[in-house]
Amino acid sequence: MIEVNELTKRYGPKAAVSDLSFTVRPGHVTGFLGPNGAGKSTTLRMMLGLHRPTSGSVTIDGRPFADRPRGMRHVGALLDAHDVHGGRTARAHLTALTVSNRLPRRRVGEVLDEVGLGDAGGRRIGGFSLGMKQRLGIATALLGDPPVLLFDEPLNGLDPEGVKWVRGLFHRLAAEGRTVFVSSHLMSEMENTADFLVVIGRGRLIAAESLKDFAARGTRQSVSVRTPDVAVLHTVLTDEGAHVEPHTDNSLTVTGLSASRIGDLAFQNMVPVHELTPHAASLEAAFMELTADSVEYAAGDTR
Ligand SMILES: Nc1ncnc2c1ncn2[C@@H]1O[C@H](COP(=O)(O)OP(=O)(O)OP(=O)(O)O)[C@@H](O)[C@H]1O
Repeated sequence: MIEVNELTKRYGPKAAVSDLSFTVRPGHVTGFLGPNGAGKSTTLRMMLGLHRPTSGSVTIDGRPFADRPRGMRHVGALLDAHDVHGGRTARAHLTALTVSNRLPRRRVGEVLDEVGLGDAGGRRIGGFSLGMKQRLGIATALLGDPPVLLFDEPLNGLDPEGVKWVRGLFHRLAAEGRTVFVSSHLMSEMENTADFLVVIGRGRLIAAESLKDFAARGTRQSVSVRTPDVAVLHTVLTDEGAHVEPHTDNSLTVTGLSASRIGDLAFQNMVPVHELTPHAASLEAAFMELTADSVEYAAGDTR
C-alpha cells in the first residue's frame, strides 16, 4: 500500500505538486493520470525518495522507501526506459543489479523470459527499440520480485501486441496481491489497464476512485433524438430544463434528461420520434472535462 499525505513539491515559486493525498491499495492496477506537466513523474520520484518533498510525506507499506535497506525487493520501478547504459547487454545490465542488490542470479533469466527478451539478453541495449527498452525496464522492476511496482508511462513506444502483453502482466501482478501503480497522460491507455484511477492536474488531486465512478461523475450523459418535429420537441425539452443542441439532419443532442423521460415527453406532446439513442458515459470525455482547466500547454494557448 502506498500512502501519499499532503505532499507538496515546489521548484522556486512553481508548485509541481500541491497538497496531494491519496492511497494506492494492493491487489489492483491503479492508473496515475494527468495531462503533461501535471506532476506525475515528480510524485513518483518522491515515492522513491529521489526527490525530497517540500512538505508532506509518502510511505510504502508504512515506511518511507528510503528507510528500506533492500529496496529492489520491496519496490520495483520503471521511471525512464532510456536511463540505461547502451553499451551493456541486457543480461549484463540485469546481472550488475542482482550483484549490487544481493538478489539471486537466476532472476536474470527469469525476468528476461517473463518480458519476452529471452533471445535478446546477449544484445547491446543501445540497439534496442523503445518497446524493447520498455520491456527491459519492466524486467528491471520485476528483478527483486517486489510487492509494490511503480511504472512511469510504461506503454509508451509499445506496439498493440506489446500493450496487450503489458496489460495482461499488470493484471496478473495485481491478482498476485501486489500494488501496481502506473502513470499515463492518456486515458485511452488506462481504460483497459487500470481498475482504479488517481487523476491529477497542475499538481492537484482531481479524482481518486474506480474507473466506473470516474466515468459516471465526469460525463454528462447525452441522448441523440431524431424527429420530424424538431422545433416542437426542442421547446418541450428546453422547458423541462434540458440542454438541447439541434443539428441540420432533424436530430437533437440532449443532455440533462434520460432517454426514457425524453420518450415520455415526446409521446405526451404527440411528437413522433424516429430515433432515441443514449450515449454511454465515456472515460475519455470525463478525463477531458475534469482536466480541461489544468492542461499546462493547450493549442492556441498564448500564456
Ligand atoms: N527540476 C525541475 N525544476 C523546475 N521545474 C520542474 C522540475 N521538474 C519538474 N518541473 C515542473 O513541474 C511540473 C510537473 O512536472 P512532471 O514532470 O512531474 O509532470 P508529469 O505529469 O510527469 O508530465 P509528463 O506527462 O509531461 O511527463 C511541470 O510544470 C514541470 O515543468
